[in-house]
Amino acid sequence: MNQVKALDLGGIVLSGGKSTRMGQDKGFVLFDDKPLVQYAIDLLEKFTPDIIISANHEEYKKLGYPVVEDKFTDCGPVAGLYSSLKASSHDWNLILSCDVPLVNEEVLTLLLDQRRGKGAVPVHEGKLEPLVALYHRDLYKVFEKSIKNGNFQLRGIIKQAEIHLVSFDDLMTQNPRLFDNFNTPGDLKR
Ligand SMILES: Nc1nc2c(ncn2[C@@H]2O[C@H](COP(=O)(O)OP(=O)(O)OP(=O)(O)O)[C@@H](O)[C@H]2O)c(=O)[nH]1
Repeated sequence: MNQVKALDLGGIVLSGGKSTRMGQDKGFVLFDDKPLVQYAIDLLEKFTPDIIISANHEEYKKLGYPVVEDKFTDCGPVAGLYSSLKASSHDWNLILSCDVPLVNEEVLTLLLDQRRGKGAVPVHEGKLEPLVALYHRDLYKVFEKSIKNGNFQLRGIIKQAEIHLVSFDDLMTQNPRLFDNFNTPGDLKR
C-alpha cells in the first residue's frame, strides 16, 4: 500500500454513466482481458482498502465493494460525485472513473502530494481531468448546489472551487496516453 497513511483516505470508482457510445456498460467491457472497472479498483486498492463504487446497476454489487446509486438522475458524473462523496466516511477521497485504464500509481501519488484547499485535479494543455482527482468530502455540498442550480458542467464547477490544478504537461510528454478515455469499442483496440 502506498505510504499516505496519515491521510484519512477513501477511494471512489465512477461507473454510473449510460455508456451510450460504448453500446454496453463500459465498466464491464474487457480491455486486455480485464473489465475496465477492475483497472480502477486495482489502482485504488494500492492506496486504500475503503472503496465505494458509484454505479446505477445491480451488477456492480458482485465486485465486493459498497455501491452507491445516484440520488439525482440524468445529471452526469457530478451526480455520482455528489452521492458517493456524501456517502464516504473519509475526509479525503481519490476519484477514478472506470474508463481511464492507463492512469497509474504515479498520477494518484502526485495528486496526493499536490493537494491544496479542497483537492487536486490534473490539468494538461489547459484540459482538466475532474474524474481523476483527489477531493475533500466537503465538496459534495458544492456539487449539490451546482446540480440544484442546473449546472452539471464539472470542469466549470472545479475551476470555481478551492482546488489545486496540477500540471501534468511534463509527465505527459513521456506518456501521452495517460488520460486516454475509453468511450467506444474502437478505443479498446488502439
Ligand atoms: N455515477 C454516475 N457516473 C456517471 C454518470 N455519467 C457518467 N458517469 C461516469 O463518468 C465517467 C465519464 O462518463 P462519460 O463517458 O462522460 O459518460 P457515459 O455516460 O459513461 O458514456 P456516454 O453515454 O457514451 O457519454 C464514466 O466513468 C461514467 O461511468 C452519472 O450520471 N452517474
